[in-house]
Amino acid sequence: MAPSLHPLIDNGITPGSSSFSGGKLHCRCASDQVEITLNSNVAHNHACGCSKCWKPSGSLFSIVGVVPRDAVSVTANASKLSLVDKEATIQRNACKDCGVHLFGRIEKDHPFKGLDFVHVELSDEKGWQEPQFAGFVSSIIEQGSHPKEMDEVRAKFKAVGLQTYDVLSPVLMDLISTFTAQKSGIRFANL
Ligand SMILES: N[C@@H](CCC(=O)N[C@@H](CSCO)C(=O)NCC(=O)O)C(=O)O
Ligand SMILES: [Zn+2]
Ligand SMILES: [Zn+2]
Repeated sequence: MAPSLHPLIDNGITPGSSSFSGGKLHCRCASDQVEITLNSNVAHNHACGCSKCWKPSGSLFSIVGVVPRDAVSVTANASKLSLVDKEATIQRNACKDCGVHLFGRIEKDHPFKGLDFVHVELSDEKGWQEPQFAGFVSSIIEQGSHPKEMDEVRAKFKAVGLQTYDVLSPVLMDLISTFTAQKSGIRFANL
């Protein structure tokens, strides 16, 4: 059987709602779940093939989007959270018991500082922004996917209407490069 990209992708994408304004995420513990309340929908939601983002078991990709960090609060069982890798740019807070990542925060100087990375499949609510693209696609090879399977993987994304990139989408890459240019002293008029 062909491997699953992700349950939110495999059978086609369900569009989100532009009027949806947030909800709760829960970890996958049977009891005493960590609960995160988001007062915002996500943006730039995407499939990510990198090795660091949390994926459901059996899936090749994560689905991850961003929300302003001010819109994120831990509303139950915060004591179960622990940092996966304190050296990483994105400080991913995972449940110590079930391993699910609840939110990833950037504390260092970075173009995405101020945004937290979250997985909307941890919510029971409907209306979250649907995935917009697939990023870090070639990175799945680093985790054992065969290089010869990549055409099939990219074709599957295409079949559900998603563009694939091996880093991030052009919009996000332009934001990163604009930040880097400004740090080096370049000033743009009319941004
Ligand atoms: N090939 C590497 C890529 C890892 C990577 O750079 N991941 C990105 C995307 S995460 C969500 O879009 C990133 O920004 N990482 C920063 C971090 O994880 O702290 C791999 O697969 O590991
Ligand atoms: Zn848990
Ligand atoms: Zn990732």
